Amino acid sequence: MALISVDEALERLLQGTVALPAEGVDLTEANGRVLASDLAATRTQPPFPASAMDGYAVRAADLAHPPATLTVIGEAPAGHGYSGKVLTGEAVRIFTGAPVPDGTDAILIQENAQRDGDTVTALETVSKGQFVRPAGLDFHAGEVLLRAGTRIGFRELALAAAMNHARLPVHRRPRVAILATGDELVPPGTEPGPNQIIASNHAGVAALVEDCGGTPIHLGIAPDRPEALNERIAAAREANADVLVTLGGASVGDHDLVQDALGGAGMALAFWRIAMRPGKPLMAGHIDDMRVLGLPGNPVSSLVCSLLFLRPLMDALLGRPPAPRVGETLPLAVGVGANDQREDYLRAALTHDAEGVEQVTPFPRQDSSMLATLAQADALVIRPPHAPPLAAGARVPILRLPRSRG
Ligand SMILES: Nc1nc2c(c(=O)[nH]1)N[C@H]1C(S)=C(S)[C@@H](COP(=O)(O)OP(=O)(O)OC[C@H]3O[C@@H](n4cnc5c(N)ncnc54)[C@H](O)[C@@H]3O)O[C@H]1N2
Ligand code: MOO
Repeated sequence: MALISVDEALERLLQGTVALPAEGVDLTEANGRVLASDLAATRTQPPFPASAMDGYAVRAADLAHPPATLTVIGEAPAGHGYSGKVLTGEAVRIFTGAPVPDGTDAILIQENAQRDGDTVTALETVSKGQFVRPAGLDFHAGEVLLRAGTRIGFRELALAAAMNHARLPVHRRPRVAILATGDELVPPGTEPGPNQIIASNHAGVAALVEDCGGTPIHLGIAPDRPEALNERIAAAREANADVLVTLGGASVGDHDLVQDALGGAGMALAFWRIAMRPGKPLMAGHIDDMRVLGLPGNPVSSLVCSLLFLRPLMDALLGRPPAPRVGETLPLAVGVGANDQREDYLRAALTHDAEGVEQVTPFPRQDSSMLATLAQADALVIRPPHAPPLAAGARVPILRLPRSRG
C-alpha cells in the first residue's frame, strides 16, 4: 500500500464521524465538557438598574452646584432595595448591587459625601447614570451566549450559572481504550528485565485524551502473542470504547501483530502507512462503531500522531469544529535541509531575536525515540513533502505544542 498524505489520512479518519449523544450534567460536573446545544440566557442580568458602588442614590440634577445637602429618606442594601419614590432634594443610602430606587439616576460614592444624621452633603457633582448599571448591561433574556461545540471552562461555567442553568447539555465523553503492545515493555514503577524498557506512550496518550475531554480506559500492556492481543481487543469492545488506540506493533516487523489481530476482530481498514515523519506506520479503521487508531510504537511518533489525529477525532466525537492543522508561520533562526517525500514534524524551540521577533529553531537531533526533546519543544516545524532547503529567516509553518504553565 502506498503512503498517503497527512491530509488524506485525516480526511479518511474523520469521514462519517458524528458527535456522541448529549447528556445532562450538573454545573458542578460540567468543567471541561463540550456543549451539545446553544445556551440562551433565561434571564436578564442585571435584572434591574443596580448600583455599582457604596454611597447614595441621588438625582444628578440636585448636585449641580456642590456642596449640596440632601435628606436621606431610606436605605437600599443588596438583595432588598428601597420601595418608595425619591423626590428632588432626597437621597437613599445604597450599597453595591442594590436596585437603584425610583426617581434617582446616579450614585454619589460615599467618599464624596458627608453624612450628618438624616442628611448627606455631596462634595462633588455626579453625572446622570454615574455608577448605575442599567438592566441588561451584561446580557438579556433569550440571548445565545454560549454556542454548541464550546468547551466549558471557568469563564463559561460562571456565565452559564449567571444565565441560571443548573444543568448543561453536553456531549458524552469519548471513551478511549489504550493498549500498549510489546514483550519489551514493563509498566512505570517496575524493574525492567535485561532486555526491557519502561512503557511510556500509554501515559502520554491517556493524558492527551483527558485534555481533549475524553475518558481513558487502560488496557495495560499486551505481550507479542496473538491470543493476548485478541483478549485485549475484546476487552475494549466490552468496555464500550468509542475509540481503541493501540501502541506499537504497527510496522512491518515479524512481531508486529497488531494489524492481523485487529483484522481478525473484523476491523475495516481506513488506511495504513502515511507520508509523515514521525508516524509512518500509522493505521486507522473501525470495528463496527468502535474507531481504531494504531499508533506507531516510537514514543515521539505515538504522541505527535495523537496530537495530529487523535485530537481531531476526539473533537469530532465531541461536536467541536476542527482546529486548523496549519495556520501560523514563523521565521527560522537557522537553515534547514531539503525534505524527502514524508511530511516532517520537527521538534523546535521558540525564542525572540534582538528586535523581539519570535523565531523558531528546530533541534539538531530528531530521532523519534527521544521523548526529552519532545518535552523541551515549544512547537513543531512542519516541512511539507519535497520542501527545498531553507536559509535562516525563511518562514515555516509551525504547530504550537500545548504547554502547562511553569
Ligand atoms: N523495516 C522497517 N522497519 C521500521 C519501519 C519501516 O518502515 N520498515 N518503520 C519504522 C518506523 S518509522 C517506526 S515509527 C517504527 C514503529 O514501529 P511499530 O509501530 O511496529 O512499533 P514497535 O516496533 O512496537 O516499537 C518501536 C519502538 O518503540 C518502542 N515502544 C513501543 N511501544 C512503546 C510504549 N508503549 N512505550 C514506550 N516505548 C514503546 C519499542 O520498544 C521500540 O523501541 O518502526 C520502524 N521500523
Ligand atoms: O515514523 Mo517513525 O514514527 O519515523 O519513527
